[in-house]
Order: sequence, then structure tokens, then C-alpha cells
Amino acid sequence: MLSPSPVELARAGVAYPGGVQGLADVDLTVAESEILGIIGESGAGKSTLLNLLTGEVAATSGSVTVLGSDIGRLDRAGLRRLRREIGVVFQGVHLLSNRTVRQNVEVALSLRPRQERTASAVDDVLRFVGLDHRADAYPAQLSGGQRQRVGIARALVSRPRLLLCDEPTSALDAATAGEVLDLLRDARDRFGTTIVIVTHDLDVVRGVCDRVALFEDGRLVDILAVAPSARGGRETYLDRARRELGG
Ligand SMILES: Nc1ncnc2c1ncn2[C@@H]1O[C@H](COP(=O)(O)OP(=O)(O)OP(=O)(O)O)[C@@H](O)[C@H]1O
Repeated sequence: MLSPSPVELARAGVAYPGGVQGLADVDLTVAESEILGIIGESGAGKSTLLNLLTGEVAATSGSVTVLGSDIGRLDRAGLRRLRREIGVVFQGVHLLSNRTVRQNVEVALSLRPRQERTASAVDDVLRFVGLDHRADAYPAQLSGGQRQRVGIARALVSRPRLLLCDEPTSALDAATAGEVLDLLRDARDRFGTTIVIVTHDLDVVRGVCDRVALFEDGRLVDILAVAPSARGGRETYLDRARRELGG
């Protein structure tokens, strides 16, 4: 039997108290190992969608199935178990400032049941994000891009099957953002992680997404395959400045 898709929304809706419709009638399936972009203007429902997938927000209509579990039917323990399978990466990652890079990642791993932790998990993931040489540094000693890579290491250390990213590159310059996107793609290629990325940046979609879902006023209005030709080589920040600002 085929394993179920990691994310399946069937006519899912969220009506917030007060009557605002955060999402309405969303049918959406994300395939195993897919990288899906979510775009839309402010208020379109992007955060509501991410919060639905983690169970922070409950659907008030339709159903939301994540990694084979119908979220609406899970009890608290079931929801906790499911959340352990989901990694999250947010914009402006919050690291513990008085802990080293290694300790920040260890804290994330300590949330896993003991029998699922491997001795080399932290070293492996630090090597994967290219920060093994900075393991003993403190967050204040890192660049913004390096801090975001620690955030990704924290999210990946427990090998989640699903990774949710909310504006993962918005605080970064183009070159550093490109490195972070390369890392997300590597995670998919190496671990088979399914990734959902909320972004306002079409370069992020172009750079890493297989498909992109377009939201407007809480509705999924279109879903597009990202053309491979749209990817191409990444333009540097200075090249872009020359193209956009030059005479
Ligand atoms: N907790 C809440 N209570 C009431 N209404 C809410 C709540 N959270 C979001 N909304 C409303 O639901 C709609 C969708 O909001 P959401 O935050 O999901 O949009 P978004 O696309 O993430 O926006 P942004 O890009 O500004 O973060 C908006 O009209 C918003 O005002």
C-alpha cells in the first residue's frame, strides 16, 4: 500500500472567534519529499495554515491529516507525539544566548525520547549545516546566516519527516539566503524531508520549491508547478542591484 501523503487538507476551514474566516475550503495535498511554497498577501491565511499543520489552531470545518494522523481526532499525547515528527524554522530564529551552538542543538534533541537519540546526532547535524567548526561559539558571535543555520540544525536534529518554515530567509541578504535554501534542498535530498515554506519572496519559490500554492483571503486560489527553467543560476545581490538600479 502507498503511504499516505504527509499533508492532506480536505475542505479545511478555520473560522476565528469574532467571525474572521482565516481559511476556507482548502483542499491541498503535499507529496512525500516535496518542497511546497505558500505565498499570499498579508492576511491571506499563511500563518493559519502553518498553525493548522502543527495543531496550534484547530480546523472548524473539513479535515487536516498530517503524517497519517487526523489532527482533529488526536488527544494531547497524540498531538505531542505528532509534533515531535515536525520541525519548524522561523524567521529571526531565537537561540538561547547563554548556550553554545552545540548546546542549543542539544536542547532540541533532549525533547526526543531517550531511545530515539543517537550519540552522534548533534555532531552529524552540525556538520550537515556546515557549523561543526563553530560548535563552541555563542549566538552573539555568529552572523545572521549562521544563526539561521543553527535554527535549521535544531529543527533537523531529530530527523523530522515534515519541516515547516516561516519566512526562513527574510532577515538575510541574497547570498546568505541562497545558502539557507541550498541547505533546505539538501535536507530534502538527503533525508527525504517534506518541506512547506511560507514566504513573500518569489526568489525563494524560484530557488527551492517544486510547487507553490497561492492564497488570497483565506482561499487556495491556485497551485503551480515551479518551472525548472525558472530556477537557473542564482543572481548575486550586486548583479541584481546592477540589473534593477543600473541605467
Ligand atoms: N487569533 C486570531 N483571531 C482572530 N483572527 C485572526 C487570528 N489570527 C489570524 N486572524 C485573521 O485571519 C486572517 C488570516 O490571518 P493569517 O495570520 O493567517 O494571515 P497571513 O497570510 O499569515 O498574514 P501575514 O503575512 O500578515 O502574516 C486575517 O484576516 C487575520 O486577521
